Amino acid sequence: LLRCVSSVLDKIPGPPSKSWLTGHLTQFYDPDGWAFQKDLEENYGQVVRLHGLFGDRGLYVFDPAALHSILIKDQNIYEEMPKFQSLNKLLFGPGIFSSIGDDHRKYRKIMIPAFSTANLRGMVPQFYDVAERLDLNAILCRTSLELIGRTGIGYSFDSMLPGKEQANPYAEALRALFPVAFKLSVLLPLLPLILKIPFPSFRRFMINLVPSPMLHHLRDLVDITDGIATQLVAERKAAIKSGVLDVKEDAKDIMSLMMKSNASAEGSIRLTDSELVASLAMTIFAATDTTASSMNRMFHILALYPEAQEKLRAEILDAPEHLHHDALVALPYLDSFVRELLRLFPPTSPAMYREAYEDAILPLRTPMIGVDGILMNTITVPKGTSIYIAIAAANHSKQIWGDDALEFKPERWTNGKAESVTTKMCGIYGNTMTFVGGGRSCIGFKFAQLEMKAVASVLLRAFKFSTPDPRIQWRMTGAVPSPSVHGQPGLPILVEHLKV
Ligand code: HEM
Repeated sequence: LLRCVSSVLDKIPGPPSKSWLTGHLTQFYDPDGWAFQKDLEENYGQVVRLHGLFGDRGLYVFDPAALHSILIKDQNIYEEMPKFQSLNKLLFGPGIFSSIGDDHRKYRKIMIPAFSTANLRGMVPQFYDVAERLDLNAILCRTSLELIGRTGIGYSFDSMLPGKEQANPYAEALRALFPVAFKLSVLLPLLPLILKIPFPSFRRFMINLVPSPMLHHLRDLVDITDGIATQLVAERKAAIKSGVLDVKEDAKDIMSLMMKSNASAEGSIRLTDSELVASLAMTIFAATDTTASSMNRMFHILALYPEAQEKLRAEILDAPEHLHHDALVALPYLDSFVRELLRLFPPTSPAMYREAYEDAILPLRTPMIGVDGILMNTITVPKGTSIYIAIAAANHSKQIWGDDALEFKPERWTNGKAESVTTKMCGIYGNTMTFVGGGRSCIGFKFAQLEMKAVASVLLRAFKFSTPDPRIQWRMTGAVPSPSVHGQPGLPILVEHLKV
């Protein structure tokens, strides 16, 4: 209780809190809260004090040394927040999003081999096939879904076929999970307790008794996603058992590849069926909206920067059609373009969350003056402090990227390195924090780039993109930014067929 009244973190500069009850959360999660994000990026130090529920203090961090400590050096201290672990466990089951420590490492060990370069090579033809069936008037989100459906679980959502434009129930339910769960966010702090109820059937009984239509809606969504994922895993297992699928020879999609690495894992780390189901749902969830957002952004930026578009098209037309994996990823301007896009417009929520599980000392690369006027070289972080890993703020920092940090300049990249960079960051991708770094970094980051590059290489050959509707607004309506016009999802740009 005392922490809600005063805290050692009060000496860290940050914006004044407007409400003791909700702190900065309403501004932080405002779908149009870009001005607030900009204020955090530009007007305080590289660590900013924020207020959460009931006066709780948290730290919004983009100082390079502090990020290195949180994500790499002391990653065992800064783990996923217990309330999000519980939420993810209730929504998906036991898996990579709902575990920490050794359990979490176990899931990564089974999942990571599926994303090796050798396996990605085999997925490229599927990427081209889907991109070629793309109806340009349709929303690019469906492309992402179909790509992860085919290469992720060997399943076609058929979202590209004429007459199948209506949403797939699995995909729709997955997409609705978090927006609905966040409407119940007052319950979040109670989730670790709810999970302690030992019998799932008793938990279900209790949930049925609560007179909340929103909670019941969430229960039904979880039933849909869990039911379909369970069925997919069961079918795949049956195919392997009956010999229809030889997982050693034929495994090409991520689900089969995960089953393959699971089959050869030692007993203690082998995943159970419910863990496989959860891993599958979590992978699809992690892969769909993020890449849909980045591809929408890609076409918006192509339309806004005609010179970059021409340069990219020239490079693509110069190369043979349907490049194999290694040649596609090596196209230099396409690589620079994708890097710059993912740097300046990270398709993620404004921050990734951690909590300090012990008292800790956070080092600072740039010392800060506290509100008491005293210079700080380090920050004392009490156990229980919420940490916001400020991805976009790190990617936009002039101290890290130079004075032109806020400009879209693919030319700043050569051979995967940005010339203007003055500070080495701990992110796994080209000095950006887009996929974070350390033991919880994105395992699909190469898959995501490959998807963007394959789609760009197919579409830029055939079409010209221009005249973006000036009313297009990027909003944080879900977990990631997405384009809309007057509140309706959409990316109206002019698409012309090229006669090549
Ligand atoms: C541009 C697209 C993407 C972006 C920006 C992105 C970003 C991220 C970030 C920031 C995290 C770290 C979460 C945290 O620290 O709490 C993460 C984790 C993860 N991502 Fe991605 N991601 C993308 C695409 C994908 C794809 C395509 C897949 C799979 C096919 C994927 C699978 C995962 C998984 C499984 C994790 C959890 C890793 C762990 O907890 O150890 N992501 N992603």
